Amino acid sequence: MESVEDLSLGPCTASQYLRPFRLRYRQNGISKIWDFMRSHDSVSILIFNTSRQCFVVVKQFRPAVYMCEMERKCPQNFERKKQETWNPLPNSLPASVGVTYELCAGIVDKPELSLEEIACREILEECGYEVPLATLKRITSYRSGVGVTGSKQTLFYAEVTDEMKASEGGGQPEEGELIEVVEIPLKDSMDFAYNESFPKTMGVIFSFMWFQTNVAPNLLEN
Ligand SMILES: Nc1nc(=O)c2ncn([C@@H]3O[C@H](COP(=O)(O)OP(=O)(O)O[C@H]4O[C@H](CO)[C@@H](O)[C@H](O)[C@H]4O)[C@@H](O)[C@H]3O)c2[nH]1
Ligand SMILES: [Mg+2]
Repeated sequence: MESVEDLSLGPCTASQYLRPFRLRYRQNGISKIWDFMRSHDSVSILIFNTSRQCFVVVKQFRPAVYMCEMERKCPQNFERKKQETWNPLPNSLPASVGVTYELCAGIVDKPELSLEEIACREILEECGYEVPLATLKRITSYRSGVGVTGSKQTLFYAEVTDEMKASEGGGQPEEGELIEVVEIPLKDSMDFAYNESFPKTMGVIFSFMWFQTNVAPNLLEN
């Protein structure tokens, strides 16, 4: 999983996933401009396996995270004069600097499906569990990337057991997804959440804390 080669950087003015725009407006009499991107809304799911008392999260290579590290270590690769065409990049950083721990998640790109249906499909595709639609619990929704995309992410909670495991998960290879399923034992989860040596999304940290307040007290009573 963690081998990334033949990197090259090219321009992207718009794509199926990102459309950049500039908005001109007047706020309280002051003229302003703001650059932003339109992208898909998304769902993410906190998965807790009650048989194993662990959270089920995913780990994957994120080009955007990798390229943040690339710019920090080798800023010359982002020089503007080179941006008009494809430019080879040195293999100077290990792929591991772009790998993050995340909740199982997916973009909302099928208008005919409900958020819950999309969430259940993502759980099966990425983590291999067959979760009944009605057992999914909506936690809340929030805006991610308010400066750049402002897209809405809706967070769900799913309890699973080993019996619900239907496949290995790992994402859809035909879409280029390469996902590692990782189990975080409940007892280690708060240390994991705050350990900065495991790069992760805010969704992981927030949802683990939500679990401590809303689910863990009920588990202890059993
Ligand atoms: N972004 C992109 N660029 C491409 O060039 C590009 N080329 C192909 N794709 C395809 O888009 C699909 C994206 O996969 P998911 O639907 O599982 O969505 P996630 O990537 O998991 O993203 C979610 O979860 C993240 C973590 O919580 C959040 O940050 C996001 O907001 C949230 O949407 C895959 O089939 C991938 O092959 C691209 N996707
Ligand atoms: Mg995903």
